[in-house]
Amino acid sequence: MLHLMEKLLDTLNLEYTTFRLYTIAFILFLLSLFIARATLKMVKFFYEYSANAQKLRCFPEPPRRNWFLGHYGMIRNSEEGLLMVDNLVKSNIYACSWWFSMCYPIVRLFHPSSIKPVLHVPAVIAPKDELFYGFLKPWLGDGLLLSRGEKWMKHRRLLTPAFHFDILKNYVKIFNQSTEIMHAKWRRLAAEGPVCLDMFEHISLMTLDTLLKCTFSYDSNCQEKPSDYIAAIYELSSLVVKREHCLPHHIDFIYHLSSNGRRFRRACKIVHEFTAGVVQQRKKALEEKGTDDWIKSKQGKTVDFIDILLLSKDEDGTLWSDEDIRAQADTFMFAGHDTTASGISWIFYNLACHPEYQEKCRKEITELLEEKDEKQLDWDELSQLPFTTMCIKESLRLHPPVTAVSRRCTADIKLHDGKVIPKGNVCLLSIYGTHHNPEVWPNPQVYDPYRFDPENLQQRSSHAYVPFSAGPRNCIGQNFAMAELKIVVALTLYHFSVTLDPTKKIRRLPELILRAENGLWLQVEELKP
Ligand code: HEM
Repeated sequence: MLHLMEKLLDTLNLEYTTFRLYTIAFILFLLSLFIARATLKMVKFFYEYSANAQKLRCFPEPPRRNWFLGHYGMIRNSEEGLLMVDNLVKSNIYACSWWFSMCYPIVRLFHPSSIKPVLHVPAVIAPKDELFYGFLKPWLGDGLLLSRGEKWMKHRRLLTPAFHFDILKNYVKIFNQSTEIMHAKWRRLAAEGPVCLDMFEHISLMTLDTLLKCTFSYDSNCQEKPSDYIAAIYELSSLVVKREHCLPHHIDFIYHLSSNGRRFRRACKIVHEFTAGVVQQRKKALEEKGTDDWIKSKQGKTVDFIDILLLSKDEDGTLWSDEDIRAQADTFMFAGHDTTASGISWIFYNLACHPEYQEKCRKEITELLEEKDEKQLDWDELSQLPFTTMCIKESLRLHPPVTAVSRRCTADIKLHDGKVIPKGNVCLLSIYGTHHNPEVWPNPQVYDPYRFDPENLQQRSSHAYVPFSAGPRNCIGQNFAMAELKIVVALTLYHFSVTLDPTKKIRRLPELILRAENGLWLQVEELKP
């Protein structure tokens, strides 16, 4: 080799150092060409997406299998990301997959024709995107949110009765109680006058308290004192988001070796041991008493989700395995606490921005509660709050707690304009984008509860408003959530007023659910009778 190089240098009549200089210059030249090409591609990409998004609709071919359909993922998790979605929606582009979108500029360098945006992707019955949902798997196992196929179908069928109105009615007392505990805390904090509170902090503790009671009949007193279980749930939620943002951690092997991976495993262990413990105790009691006596012993008490799962059987008489019950209970805790907390927090924010609507809700609630000795709401009264319900629905439109869901298409999906999303593609369906489509929602950024006036409902497609997703894989807990939202909002507005704190700027933060950067701070003041 050395001999060959000497020969070459002789032929070219070059010194060894000069040759090295030439080589370095040549490599630098190649590198600068590569960087120039990359920069041009990046500039083109941003140009297309900001100024020229309209043109993107004209790409003729469908995307290749497993490539993504849009690419706002890079900055999706920020206020700017949401503003960009607004722009995409104006151009009728509101579907994309998320994971590859993070490395979009790099991929596009090598596969310039592989990525195409697609319009109006319909929701499909399909397994969910394995990548992101996979991060939740070690925590939630094969619970309803993550299971698929036959198993999902069977479990959904078995679980549907657990969310029937007759069962949900029993939880109304718990919703009232948990809200009162939060109010007692607020009263202490606001004893000296209006106080600024982070809504997410207080309300998510309250929704966790409620869910622990409805799922396990467990009174953790977590609104008043710290709990290991609650701390573990918080830690798991935040670690899943951190993992999504750190590409190397998408690889299981690397993640397991990292300190966050170890923290995730530790928190999972705490949560799983808690749930497994409750399931074991309950099963033992059921075996000892026998089913009939067990049901009798429950009379007068609230039947919780664990009871319902233990008592339910499939047509073939099979019972749930311990592992399945654990997975479902953990799934309810995950799917039901942050979502509801986000929904309630943003409702208070919107009502703080619009004191006139807040006052109108308060009037409606006061008329309902005035006559009652116990200032609590019953199930039947929830339908007697039409204006408050309109305000809640409008807030779920403007600030949907779940901003997007993703699906892997199990069949080719033909779009209305003839384009086809091939089977196998992962689509990210932007609920936020759908709720901000100006063709359906004029002035989409404006909070206007009258959009949900029954008179205006007929004009819209049923899929224009999907805070709980749509189709067979929609939210099984939506009636539970709506009842909780109404009770917490009604009781809070009856006892307190909420106003904006001019010193705190609110910026939206779409993570697993729609949060606010640095918290959602509002001034709370007790209303004296
Ligand atoms: C305001 C509150 C809530 C909102 C906005 C909400 C929204 C959603 C959405 C958008 C989905 C679809 C997720 C996906 O496909 O990736 C979903 C699924 C689900 N939700 Fe909710 N949810 C709320 C409250 C609840 C509550 C309180 C529970 C349980 C107590 C619950 C349990 C579930 C479950 C188990 C699924 C999975 C259903 C399936 O795949 O069959 N949710 N929710």
